[in-house]
Amino acid sequence: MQLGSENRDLPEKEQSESGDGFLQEVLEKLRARIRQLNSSLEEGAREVEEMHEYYWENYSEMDQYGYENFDNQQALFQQMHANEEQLKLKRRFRKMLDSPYFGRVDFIYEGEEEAERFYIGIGNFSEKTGSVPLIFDWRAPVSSLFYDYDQGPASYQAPGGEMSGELVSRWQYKIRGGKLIYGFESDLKIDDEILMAELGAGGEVRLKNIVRTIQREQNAIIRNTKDRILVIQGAAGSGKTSVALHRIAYLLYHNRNKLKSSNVLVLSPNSVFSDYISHILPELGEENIREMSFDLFAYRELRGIAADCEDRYDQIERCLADPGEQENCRNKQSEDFVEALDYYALTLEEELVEFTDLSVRGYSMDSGQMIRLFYGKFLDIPLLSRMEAVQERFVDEWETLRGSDLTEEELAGLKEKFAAMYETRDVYTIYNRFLKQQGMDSLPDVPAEQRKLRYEDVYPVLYLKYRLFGNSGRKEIRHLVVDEMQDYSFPQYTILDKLFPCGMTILGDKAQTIEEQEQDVTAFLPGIFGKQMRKIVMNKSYRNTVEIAEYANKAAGISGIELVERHGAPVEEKSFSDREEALEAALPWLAEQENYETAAVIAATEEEAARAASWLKARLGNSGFDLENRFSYLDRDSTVFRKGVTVTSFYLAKGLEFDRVIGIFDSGKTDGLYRQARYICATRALHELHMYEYGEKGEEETR
Ligand SMILES: Nc1ncnc2c1ncn2[C@@H]1O[C@H](COP(=O)(O)OP(=O)(O)OP(=O)(O)O)[C@@H](O)[C@H]1O
Repeated sequence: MQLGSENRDLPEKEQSESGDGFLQEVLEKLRARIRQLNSSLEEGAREVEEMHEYYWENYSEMDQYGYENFDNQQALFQQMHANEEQLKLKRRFRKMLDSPYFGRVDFIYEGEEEAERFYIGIGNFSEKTGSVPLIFDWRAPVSSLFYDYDQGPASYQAPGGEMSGELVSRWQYKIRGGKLIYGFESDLKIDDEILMAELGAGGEVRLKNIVRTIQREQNAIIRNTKDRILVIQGAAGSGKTSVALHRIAYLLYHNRNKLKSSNVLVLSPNSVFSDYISHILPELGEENIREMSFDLFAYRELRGIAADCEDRYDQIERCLADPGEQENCRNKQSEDFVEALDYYALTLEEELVEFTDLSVRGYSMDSGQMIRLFYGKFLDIPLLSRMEAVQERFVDEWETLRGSDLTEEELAGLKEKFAAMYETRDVYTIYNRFLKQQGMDSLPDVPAEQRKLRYEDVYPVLYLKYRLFGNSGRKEIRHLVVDEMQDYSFPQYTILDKLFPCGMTILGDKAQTIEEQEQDVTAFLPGIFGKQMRKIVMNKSYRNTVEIAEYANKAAGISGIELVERHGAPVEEKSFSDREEALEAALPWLAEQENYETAAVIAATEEEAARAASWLKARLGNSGFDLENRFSYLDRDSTVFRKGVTVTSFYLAKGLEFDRVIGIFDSGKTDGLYRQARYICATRALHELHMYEYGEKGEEETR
């Protein structure tokens, strides 16, 4: 069977039952709905214009209390909202004109005799609002039959309970430009071929949506609403990011009233990655969710404690240059370190405060009273915010007794006196004392404007700040997505737990840790999140050809990964005497642009990537390569992912994928972190991988 073939090549039965008649009917009805929407949008725009006109003509005569003005504004907002909703609907229907559905299930409900047909597409479509859908959204309850069952007994969870019956047949369609390319009654073999065709297809630059071929184990994650915190440990290329985004689309669809896209936040590793995934939710008919770099958030929160913080990427570069650095970094991210910090914070309860009697215009509070409040009634308030509560109590009592308010100056003076009962409120100083107590190197004792925190100190200091001052939490966020979970540390998760008391999808791969030792965060996450967390392992890898996946797993000593039987060229491994020679060998692979949509040259460090980029740019430029549109050097400040050639370091290539990858590494550098670099580089390749080494082999290799 040729999946890419035109309709005329299909076997007779499949063509006749492929729904072509239905397709024409749906297309006609879609066009009619779009026409209706167009006229109601025009009407809506006219209404808004008239409301504006009415306002400007009459606003001087509106009632003095503003009621009429308020009513007008409300009506205007409602109309604008209605217009916006219709516009969204129109966009969806236009998209559906291209490909209205991709699947179908014929299902006999228990107790019935005739099968009902359900066509499944990117969104719901019915002839009129409120009438039975002709096409069901892939997220609708009945659509789960398509992903979860083959012919035979089947059931799905409807809002009113479980619906059981028999799945009589299941169909897969490919429709493009409103034309049926194929329609097959599917079975496991056909499903596999369709998946293979999807995986083997080129032409996509950024991450694809996978609605047509969501696999059973992926569907279980996407549709999981039971567990508050879902942690997915998935092999490289197992579809973690894809699944997380489809899960968000699913949650948005099913909790329309409670969850808006603005309530969902993704912690993303960098701006290029955000760009790389940014089209998926709009493609699935949802608005884009918010994204944030945890590091930028932390740096903002630490303003006032330190003027600057080291970038995560500088820390990686430091560890690449000196592997010994990793030990120190790791210690400060450990559970033991946070426990010690917690214990230290407890000892501060006694050490940091000295109470003195206070009086203002004849009213006084003695230290005994303060101590009772401080260590009694207000004990739950974090230490460095607690004195404010005592102060407020003082002010309340004073004002109640006197029946008047304290003056601004008196309040300011009082605030100063209460604050002075702390020996210090400077978190940097307190953290430094802690480091000394632990026998660790302390931070430079300099004023706030000259302080720069090393990356490994950023989150312990932020943790200490929240421990001592408290934090207000991010209540507006109702679902948090953490991608590349292995790159977040124990203190970071402890902070996330405090900031986001909401649902979470946490995903990553311990094998892709940017450290010489792999970090399995799932070992400590249950200790932080408790019983509401569920861990799921995804061991099937979809991205790479068998040749590439086997090469990468062997080099990294990884076993037990299930692969999709998709084959390609063998991995090309070569050694060169120097970097230029290796780059020279890479040139022809980059020059033949017709054979790839995206290609990457990946190095270990930022400096190596920058040097490779300028060398390649000069050489490709000389041969007439379209540098402006098809060549990018990605560094930490880059914001967009583009087609063509990308040159970058392994840690910025994380999460991305390319048709063709050329890894260029110094053969003398083979320790832990460099091994990780090679693994991450190799697993970025979809179809073709070239691993080039240059220079003398390192001592351990030549011995
Ligand atoms: N069910 C599926 N159908 C089609 N393609 C899929 C499916 N699942 C995953 N893929 C493809 O596999 C590739 C890897 O997916 P994705 O980037 O989501 O994986 P990942 O686990 O986040 O990878 P990594 O951790 O290595 O960055 C993508 O090209 C994606 O489209």
